[in-house]
Amino acid sequence: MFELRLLVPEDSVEIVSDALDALDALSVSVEDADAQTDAEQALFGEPGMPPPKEGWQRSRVIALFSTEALAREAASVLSAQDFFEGCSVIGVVDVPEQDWVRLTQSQFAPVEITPEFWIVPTWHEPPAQARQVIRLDPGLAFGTGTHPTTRMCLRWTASRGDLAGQRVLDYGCGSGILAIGAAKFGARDIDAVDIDEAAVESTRLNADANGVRLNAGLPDAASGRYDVVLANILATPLKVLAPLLCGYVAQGGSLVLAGILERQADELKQAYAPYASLEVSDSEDGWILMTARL
Ligand SMILES: C[S@@+](CC[C@H](N)C(=O)[O-])C[C@H]1O[C@@H](n2cnc3c(N)ncnc32)[C@H](O)[C@@H]1O
Repeated sequence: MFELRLLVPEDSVEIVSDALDALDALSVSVEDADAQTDAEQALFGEPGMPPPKEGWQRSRVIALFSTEALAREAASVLSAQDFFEGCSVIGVVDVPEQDWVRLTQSQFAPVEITPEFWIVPTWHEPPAQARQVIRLDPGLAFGTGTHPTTRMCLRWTASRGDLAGQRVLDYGCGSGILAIGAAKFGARDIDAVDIDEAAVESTRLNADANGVRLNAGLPDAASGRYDVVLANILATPLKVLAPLLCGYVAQGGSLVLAGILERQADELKQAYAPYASLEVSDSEDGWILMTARL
């Protein structure tokens, strides 16, 4: 395989990518040409907020071809086009054959939540000391246990120790990892909801793979009151959702919120003050876990 690498200004990225598709590139990827430099630009915004910018000032566009001749031909065809003005060819690079499946798998090792509670991909054996295990492979939905926000929620569940018979809501379930974690600690009536259909499907599949029974669905599948409500989303939607989430918590039940940065603690406390008294109960890598008893 050979990569054709191009440097492309923001306005030309779409037309150049489309032209590479038409020239039979096997894949086309776009990266920030200024990544890891002072000129790097963040393009993501929190849910409900627009991204600060639609595209990077300069992108590295990388197209994969099966032969060097095809890659070089694509470079010369593109270079002759008017729309290529302002763009440049960085070069054609030989890509060594790799076992991509093995390479990807090697990046996902078992994740320790506590010494006895682990998240383990299916291509690994659980560690000998593991007493509770969630089997989970990386997929389309967020939640493999590698992010501090997920780990803190699972640590909270493990610290509870026994959720026997408790009703639990995982709001913003992603892969379903928190709902499955609750089931492993005894919860029995579990709803897992998300605005993303792919996350709902992923939750169902992961629950089945773990032998866990739960109800996965869109947010209106949540109903009634729960002993525990877990929501790992982000500060902005969590603030908007304050009355809804608190309304789901039974009297004496627990609310567990993640996806919050340390500097956002006060704004979350204020947003939840009419309904619950939030406290910071864990932190990792600049992220905090906020919890309340209602
Ligand atoms: C950070 S992921 C958390 C996934 C998983 N619960 C975990 O802890 O790893 C946040 C999830 O919340 C979902 N989400 C975002 N806004 C939401 C909303 N307003 N209502 C329900 N789900 C939402 C996203 O689709 C995403 O799957």
